[in-house]
Amino acid sequence: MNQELAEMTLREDGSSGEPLPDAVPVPRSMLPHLSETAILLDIDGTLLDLAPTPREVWVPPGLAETLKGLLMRTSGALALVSGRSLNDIDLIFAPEQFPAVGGHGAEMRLSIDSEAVASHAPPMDKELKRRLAAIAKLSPGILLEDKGYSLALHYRLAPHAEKAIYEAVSLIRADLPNAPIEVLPGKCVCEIKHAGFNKASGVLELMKHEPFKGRRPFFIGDDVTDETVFAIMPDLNGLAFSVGRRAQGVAGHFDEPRDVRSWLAHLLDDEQGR
Ligand SMILES: O=P(O)(O)OC[C@H]1O[C@H](O[C@H]2O[C@H](CO)[C@@H](O)[C@H](O)[C@H]2O)[C@H](O)[C@@H](O)[C@@H]1O
Repeated sequence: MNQELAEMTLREDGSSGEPLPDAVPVPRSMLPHLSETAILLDIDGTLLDLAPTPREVWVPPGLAETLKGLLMRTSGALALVSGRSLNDIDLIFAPEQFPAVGGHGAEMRLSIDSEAVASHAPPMDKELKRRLAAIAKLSPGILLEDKGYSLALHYRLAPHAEKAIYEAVSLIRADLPNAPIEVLPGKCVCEIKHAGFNKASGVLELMKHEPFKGRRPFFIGDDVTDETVFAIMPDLNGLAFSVGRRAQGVAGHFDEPRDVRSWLAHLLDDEQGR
């Protein structure tokens, strides 16, 4: 077990009687550390249950309030870290807004009342985008998500098309070997984005600024794209937790997004009960 994590009490603090996932610090043991902690949370598959399409995700009652409460208790050091654009994140959580790293590190907002302070995302070349977008015509059910600086081809409704999508993307890349792009495999999605940033670069940037600066990050994520953040946690003296599977390099894992939500609610309850 991670030595740092071992310093926190593991499993069962007994306050609610609910079992907690293995190897996740019990909320009460984090209380003394909240003023030194930055809570960083992935969205899809971590905070929210996966849905058939990106538009169908649903924020369960109480979650936005929990996040707002923890944002307050950490003096603003809570941020969403997502592949979604900031606009999309705001639509999902409307009317609430949260500090966030969006678009896999392309965009960042440090506080709820500030504008995005960094955009490392040049718009994707139009011709390239047109060619990538045409891949959606390979099969009914492939959904195109255009984030401006990246393009996602979703095949959750057309799982048989996965191989054809990746092959078509490879052909386009072979045609353009010098294009500064990378392919991100996500959950039933193939995303093509500019190669100059990722979630880890976004988090490193975020952690340079107040109120995040100098705090110990506590990151929860579920996807392949979150692995870049898992990997930098030791450099930031942070802790990473995965969802659904025990990813490499994490200190523990949650089984499902609802366990993450209940853990966060628990953390806030305990803090308020102090
Ligand atoms: O970094 P995240 O916050 O986890 O965002 C990753 C991608 O999430 C969205 O797609 C995924 O969630 C959809 C809704 O559950 C699901 O239908 C899809 O299959 C998943 O890939 C979002 O649409 C992407 O832009 C994000 O990159």
